[in-house]
Amino acid sequence: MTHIPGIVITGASGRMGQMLVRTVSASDKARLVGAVERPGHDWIGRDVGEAMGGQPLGVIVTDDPLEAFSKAQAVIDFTAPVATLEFAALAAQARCVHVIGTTGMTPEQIAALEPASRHAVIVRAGNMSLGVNLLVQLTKKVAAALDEEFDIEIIEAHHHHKVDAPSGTALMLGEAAAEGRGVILDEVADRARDGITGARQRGAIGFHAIRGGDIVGEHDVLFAAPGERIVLRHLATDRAVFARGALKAALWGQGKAPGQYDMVDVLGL
Ligand SMILES: NC(=O)C1=CN([C@@H]2O[C@H](COP(=O)(O)OP(=O)(O)OC[C@H]3O[C@@H](n4cnc5c(N)ncnc54)[C@H](O)[C@@H]3O)[C@@H](O)[C@H]2O)C=CC1
Ligand SMILES: O=C(O)C1=N[C@H](C(=O)O)C[C@H](O)C1
Repeated sequence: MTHIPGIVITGASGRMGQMLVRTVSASDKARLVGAVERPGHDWIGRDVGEAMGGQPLGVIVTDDPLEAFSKAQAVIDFTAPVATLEFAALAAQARCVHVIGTTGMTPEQIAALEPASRHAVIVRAGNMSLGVNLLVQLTKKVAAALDEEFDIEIIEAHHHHKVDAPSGTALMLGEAAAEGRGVILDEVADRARDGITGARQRGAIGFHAIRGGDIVGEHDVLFAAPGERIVLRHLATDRAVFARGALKAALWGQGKAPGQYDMVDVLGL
């Protein structure tokens, strides 16, 4: 019996799924024990390493998540909101740590994670990189130090396949700016400007989403006042930063009390 946690990757054929398969199988702190894809996917029944175009890894891609989770200690899940809700219930049933990187979840979908978190550890973050989680802390501090003379705008850029906007990271940064300023993000967010919008509302937090090419993920937090501007910026150039953070979260969650956590907890920021 080994004490090295076994990890299942859901959405194994995806951009993040493949990066996670590589990251977990290369780690000496974790074992890759499962790979899940949606029913009907042409990777089902194939070795995940071979399906990725490399050497066999001894893990067959399955469309039966519960069967895979029952052999594991953690599930790393970067898929889609509806799938993530299904996986949360199953990961709780199997008492696996559930690391959720999926973005684009509605407030109702996020609230629906609560029952699962009574039985298992959930670590969820719109961005698992160390750099972005530091940027979140910096954004909160800068927003707390400045008054509404400084207009806050969050600008994000991603690859052309991305389906949700604003990005999960942009929303984390918006929440941090609102918290620093002592306001409620939903009351001040300005998420769509087009046409004769009128002048900018004082105190608004604006969001802008660029989609193009193969951009991995870029985020600016702009504080603009008459005569000066501050720009806080994070550029991700390699998805490995998200996968390393997710693996860290899966290991951190072992033995923790059931509940919902984020990367600030994992990284101790
Ligand atoms: N939190 C973070 O640090 C990061 C979060 N993300 C988020 O992760 C998610 C995935 O991103 P990508 O990998 O770029 O997308 P992708 O589209 O390349 O991969 C998603 C995968 O999930 C699979 N999938 C969907 N429904 C499923 C189901 N019911 N069962 C099993 N597999 C299912 C799809 O077949 C696909 O292979 C997005 O929400 C994205 O925003 C992406 C990068 C970093
Ligand atoms: O979809 C992506 O690719 C990314 N999604 C996350 C987000 O929505 O912020 C994190 C990262 O920026 C890449």
